[in-house]
Order: sequence, then C-alpha cells, then structure tokens
Amino acid sequence: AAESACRLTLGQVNQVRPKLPLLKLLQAAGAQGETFTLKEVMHYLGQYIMVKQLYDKNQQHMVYCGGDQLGELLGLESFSVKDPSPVYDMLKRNLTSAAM
Ligand SMILES: C[C@@H](c1ccc(Cl)cc1)n1cnc(-c2ccccc2)c1-c1c(C(=O)NCCN2CCN(C3CCCCC3)CC2)[nH]c2cc(Cl)ccc12
Repeated sequence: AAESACRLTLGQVNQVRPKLPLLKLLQAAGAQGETFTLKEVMHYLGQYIMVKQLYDKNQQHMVYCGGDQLGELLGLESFSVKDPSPVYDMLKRNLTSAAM
C-alpha cells in the first residue's frame, strides 16, 4: 500500500485538542485557538482559577471549584494544587491528540 507521507513538525506532535467544555474554560482565561501544548493548557487553567478567584486567599494551595464549571469537569468540590492527580485524570478525559 502506498505509504501516506505525513510530515509532522516537532511543534505539531505535542499539540492537544481540548474537548468543548474544557476549551470553554481555557477561552474564558484568554486562550485563543483550539490546539495547545499541555503547558499552555495548565497555564490557562491556572489563569482561570485566578480570574474566577477559586483559590483560598489564606490557604493558597486550596482550590474550591464546587459550583463552577471546573468542579463539574473535575467531579470535585475542592482540591489541593499539591496533588495534581485529579487534574491529570480530568485532562485524560478531556484532551485528544491534535496531531494529523
Ligand atoms: C505548580 C502549578 C500547578 C500546575 C498544575 C497543577 Cl495540576 C498543579 C499545580 N501551580 C502552583 N500553584 C498554582 C495555582 C494556585 C492557585 C491559583 C492558581 C494557580 C498552580 C497552577 C498552575 C500554574 O500555571 N501555575 C503557575 C505558577 N502559579 C503559582 C501560584 N500563583 C498564585 C497562587 C495563589 C495566589 C496568587 C498567585 C499563580 C502562578 N496551573 C494550574 C492549573 C490547575 Cl487545574 C491547578 C493549579 C495550577
């Protein structure tokens, strides 16, 4: 069979495409476009938490996301930024590879 010659630059390989509910959060934090690096997704989620004031002013590692779209996506009322596992689990459910 003819080999399909698809040329991916390094920059393209590590792009991810957020599913719509996550994309809306990123756009609320200022993200443009539909594909991002994981680093950009994390940056915009951090910005989202800041903009929506979801972190505790006194215990700044605590994020209270119950009642917010972020809490819906995570399936959590709150989490600590010191334990990223719930966030990574949510990203596994809400990111697809953008290569090709
Ligand atoms: C290490 C990193 C991190 C990154 C990913 C994960 Cl899954 C956990 C942890 N991190 C450490 N603290 C935070 C943080 C804390 C409170 C409010 C906003 C962000 C973050 C998060 C960043 C980020 O891009 N962080 C840049 C530097 N941050 C320092 C904290 N700064 C604020 C802390 C609250 C007071 C104002 C400054 C903002 C810039 N992106 C995130 C996205 C989510 Cl879903 C959750 C947390 C973060």
